[in-house]
Amino acid sequence: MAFRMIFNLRAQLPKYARGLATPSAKTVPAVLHLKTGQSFQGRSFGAERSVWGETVFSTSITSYTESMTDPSYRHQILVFTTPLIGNYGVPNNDAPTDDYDVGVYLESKGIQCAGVVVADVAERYSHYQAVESIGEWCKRSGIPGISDVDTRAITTLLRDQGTTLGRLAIGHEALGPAPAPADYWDPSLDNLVAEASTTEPYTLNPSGDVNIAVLDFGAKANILRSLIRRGARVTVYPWDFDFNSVRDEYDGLFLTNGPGDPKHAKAAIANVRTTLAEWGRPVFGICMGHQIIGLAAGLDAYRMMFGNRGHNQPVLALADSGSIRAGRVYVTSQNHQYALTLSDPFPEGWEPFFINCNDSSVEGIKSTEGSGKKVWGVQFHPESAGGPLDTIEMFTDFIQTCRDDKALREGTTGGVGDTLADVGFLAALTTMLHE
Ligand SMILES: NC(=O)CC[C@H](N)C(=O)O
Repeated sequence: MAFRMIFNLRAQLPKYARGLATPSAKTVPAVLHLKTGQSFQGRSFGAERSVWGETVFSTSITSYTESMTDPSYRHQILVFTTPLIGNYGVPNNDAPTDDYDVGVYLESKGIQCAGVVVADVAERYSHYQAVESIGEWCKRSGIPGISDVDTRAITTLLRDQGTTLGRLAIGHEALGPAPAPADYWDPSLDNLVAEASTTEPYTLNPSGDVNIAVLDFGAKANILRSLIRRGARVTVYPWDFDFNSVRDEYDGLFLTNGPGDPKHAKAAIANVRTTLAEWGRPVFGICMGHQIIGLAAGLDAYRMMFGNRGHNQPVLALADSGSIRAGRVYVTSQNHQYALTLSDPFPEGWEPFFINCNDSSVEGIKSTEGSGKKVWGVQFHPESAGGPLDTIEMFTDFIQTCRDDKALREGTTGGVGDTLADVGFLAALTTMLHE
């Protein structure tokens, strides 16, 4: 039998520190097993159910609610490096009506990650919008959580050996042996985009003055909100919908984030390749959307060792475009495991747009001035939620380009729309910081 290392944080702590994470009345055992042979013993705080998943870490300090509802975390066991999680609870995310409800505050209607790993879970919470604790939320959502584990040790392992398949074993299973390596389920072998995407098209903000089509690979709600806030009418299509059959009804195309390996989304890559070759209107993609644009443009993509997840990733702009200035560093929100390959030369008509300041991975691509196209893709999340708003104006740039482009086609003047009224002082602040 393979040698396994078992870590028990509570037993390792000096006696006086063991009361820091107050045990609940009923302590259910939990263990995080990694396929590489390490096991971390702790206690359960969510649903009493065991799950498989890719074990990944996020360095975000706040916004556990937004991260946990981000569909790009599907089938991932999410380790928070921030030691105390849950102290501001969870808000009521339900909209007053059911009409295309994408959630009021969070990134989708419910928890998307497979499980959660934290050092210390706050059982008591305090926030004026909170209606339940993270433990209660996980329980009623069927999502397991483990606390009282050394997340520093887990993160160090994941950083050194890369994203690792895991089993979060809860209750009775936690008392038994670890799974055999061959038993671990690898979600990256499946097309997760098909699982996360809408199955039926739907329209939001029907009275908007620019008509934007969205290909949904597992959209974060704040992407849709960010388009709508700028005055767009937004029609969301399933990931494999052939946009080319309706493209001339639209002023722009948006490609969303989404879970898993972009190369599985073959139908989307083929459709977008046709769009890029034959259609001259603006296209903007974020994260998975950016990867699909890159693959359609002829770039390759690879699986990173541990990816980038957190709200503090610095990227350097390599080109001027709209609100973005070459030579400036923007702090960004990220959640990805795959990246486009930096090829030299870039495919004809394309250029690198951003590069990651930590690991030099490709953070953005754009069509060149000379290509006659208006296409942008960014690996990071300008819509944040959570994270900094450094690049939020890229949405304004995109919508305004769609509006100007439409006006040019129709022979009218573009206008500025009544776009930023409700983005308010944060947009003004972002603009000011960029001046
Ligand atoms: N947030 C995303 O869209 C992630 C894209 C892709 N699933 C990756 O992990 O790289």
